Amino acid sequence: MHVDIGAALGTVADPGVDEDALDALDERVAAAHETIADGREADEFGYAALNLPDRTDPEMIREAVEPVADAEYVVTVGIGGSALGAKTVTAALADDPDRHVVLDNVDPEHVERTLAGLPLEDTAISVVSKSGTTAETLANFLVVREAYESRGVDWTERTVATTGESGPLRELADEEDLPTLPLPDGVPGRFAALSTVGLVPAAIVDLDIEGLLAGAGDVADDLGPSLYDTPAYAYGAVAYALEERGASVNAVMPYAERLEYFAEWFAQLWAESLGKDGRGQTPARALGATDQHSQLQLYRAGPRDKMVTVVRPRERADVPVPDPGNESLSYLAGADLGELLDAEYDATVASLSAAGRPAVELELDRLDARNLGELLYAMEAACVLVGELADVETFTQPAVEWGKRAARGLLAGEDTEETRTVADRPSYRID
Ligand SMILES: O=P(O)(O)OC[C@H]1O[C@](O)(CO)[C@@H](O)[C@@H]1O
Repeated sequence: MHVDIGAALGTVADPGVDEDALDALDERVAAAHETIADGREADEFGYAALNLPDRTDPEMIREAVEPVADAEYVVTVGIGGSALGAKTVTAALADDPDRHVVLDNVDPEHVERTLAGLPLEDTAISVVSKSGTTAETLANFLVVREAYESRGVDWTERTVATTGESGPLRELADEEDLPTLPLPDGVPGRFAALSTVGLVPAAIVDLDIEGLLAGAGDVADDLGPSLYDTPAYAYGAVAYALEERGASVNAVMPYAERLEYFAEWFAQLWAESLGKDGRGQTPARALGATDQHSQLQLYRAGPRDKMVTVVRPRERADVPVPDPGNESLSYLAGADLGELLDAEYDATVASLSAAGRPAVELELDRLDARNLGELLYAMEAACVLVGELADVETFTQPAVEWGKRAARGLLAGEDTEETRTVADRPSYRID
């Protein structure tokens, strides 16, 4: 993975980072890297995520999914870190990304329609929950099981569970003696894509999970004390410095449909890790070139509160544009869609610079398992670095618990501080 910070420098962007400031920041990067390296060495909670390329055993995952490896489809029942990493990998790498369906919400109509559209006898179930207690995941799993039963399909033979040593999901898995994969120790869900949590569907549809881990391992081996030699840290340090200078929004804009889920995955990683103590960039998902025609006006001419992270694979499929046979379209003659998309990418970065808006470029040689592994790992390392520089608790997410307690309390009809607050919440209806 290559990082280009040229369009974020203070000489061309506002907010921007001057090279003097980068030099000064590099000293703090060295100190942060030491903390990160020590945390990895000790396999400390959170930092352990950066050891996954060495820790994750692809053979163990392949053995566990062997009973369902002939499935045409796989449905992941999980949410947040227990779904986004898995979907990012299959969306980026699978010949047919639609073979992997994710139920990561409890919208009844959507769940019903999704299950109705699947040949369940030919669909494996990957149910994933780190806590084993997440209401949406457990409710969906109960609904999915019933859908299989009502169609006379044995779900126990088609299910692989990934969860902890205790909790309702573990109990359900043990009751039915389901093949159950362990969680990596000390790894928060959003940092677990390169583990059992993210790789079961990829193994079921037979993707190169070994290559993915190898690519991530290369980046892990190259983490060093300077942003000038470590692309992952260069990205993190510049994002941090831009946030310090007012870029409170980070618009992530991959120029590849196959990376659309990457932007979703990044959004959880960045928001849930760094949104603390009144700070943290708001990740905005965008897609290139599509959102040039919806969001770019704002990115170029709206408030100077954003940075744009553009991502592209250098190699693309070859789809020639037929001869337009029309003078006004002569610029398309001999072009192919990949060239047009790359021209759009280059033009967008230049247009942001021309308007003095900061952008950082992430480039992959091509979109294959190794390069995707590099990208995912680099973003995780960048996130951990920002957490160190911003001095926030990167690996926890305490603010999400209140809502969970409230929702459970409402369903259980409990009278708690949360359910009372829900009942008394402000309302000013305009009908
Ligand atoms: O894997 P679990 O425990 O079901 O949690 C799912 C997701 O929910 C969260 O806990 C947030 O509510 C995320 O951190 C996590 O990735």
